[in-house]
Amino acid sequence: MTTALAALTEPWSPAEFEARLRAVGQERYHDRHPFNVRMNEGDLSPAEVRRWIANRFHYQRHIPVKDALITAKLDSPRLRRMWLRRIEDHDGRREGEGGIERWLRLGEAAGLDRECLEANESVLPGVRLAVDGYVNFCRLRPPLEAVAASLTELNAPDLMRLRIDAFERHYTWIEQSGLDYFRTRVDQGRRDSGEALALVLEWARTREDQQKAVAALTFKCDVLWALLDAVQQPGQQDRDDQPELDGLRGRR
Ligand SMILES: O=C(O)c1cc(C(=O)O)c2c(n1)C(=O)C(=O)c1cc(C(=O)O)[nH]c1-2
Repeated sequence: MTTALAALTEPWSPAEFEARLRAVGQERYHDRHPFNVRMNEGDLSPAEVRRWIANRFHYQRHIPVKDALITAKLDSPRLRRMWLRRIEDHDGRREGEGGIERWLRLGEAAGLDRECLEANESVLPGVRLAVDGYVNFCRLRPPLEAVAASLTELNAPDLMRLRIDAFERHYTWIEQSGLDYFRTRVDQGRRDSGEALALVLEWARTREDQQKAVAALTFKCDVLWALLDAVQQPGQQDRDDQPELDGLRGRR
């Protein structure tokens, strides 16, 4: 009985904890979502690709906001410097640089107007809720859980490579320079997820904390999944005024 109880409450070894975190990604990451599968198989129409780009922009522009919320919770200069670099990766050090700018260029390469993307008007309700959910999670939860939620990125570099390949082969109507966002993220995602994993393994010393980290990562997988659900099935009204109709620079 004592042994059985201990098996339920003792911390997992670092190796088992890491394996459990990785298993969440393997089972629930959005690379398995039907919309992502169709994207990688070259099956999406131009309108669907544009709808995804426009709605994912809402996620992209909130990443540095959630990273600022996390930075404010970190209690050492070393950790804050580490997290500030993520904000710089997305916002750039000056106008015209950074991941958000690269995403806008991806939109332009796919024929979407920068002003329309920035105006935010065509963001689907489900995407708004999913992104709000992630930002508020990072606002309200302790650093361990907020950092653990970013561990979806353990899976991102592989998906990013598949995506670059799929876009180069199937979506040739998108100007190649637009893919720079994905190319840059392969290395950034690997480095960011490595750092975040080391912190989570160091901070979660009890079984309870380890379980909270696994739950945070599960939640984040659900955020990404819900975002694609919304993009895959926009309401009829949204379907009519999505930016593939509004913000297009003369290309259909
Ligand atoms: O396109 C993708 O599949 C994908 C996934 C993820 C992710 O797994 O959270 C991120 C990104 N892209 C991304 O570009 C990005 O900057 C990013 C930051 C974060 C995060 O949670 O801090 N995830 C992701």
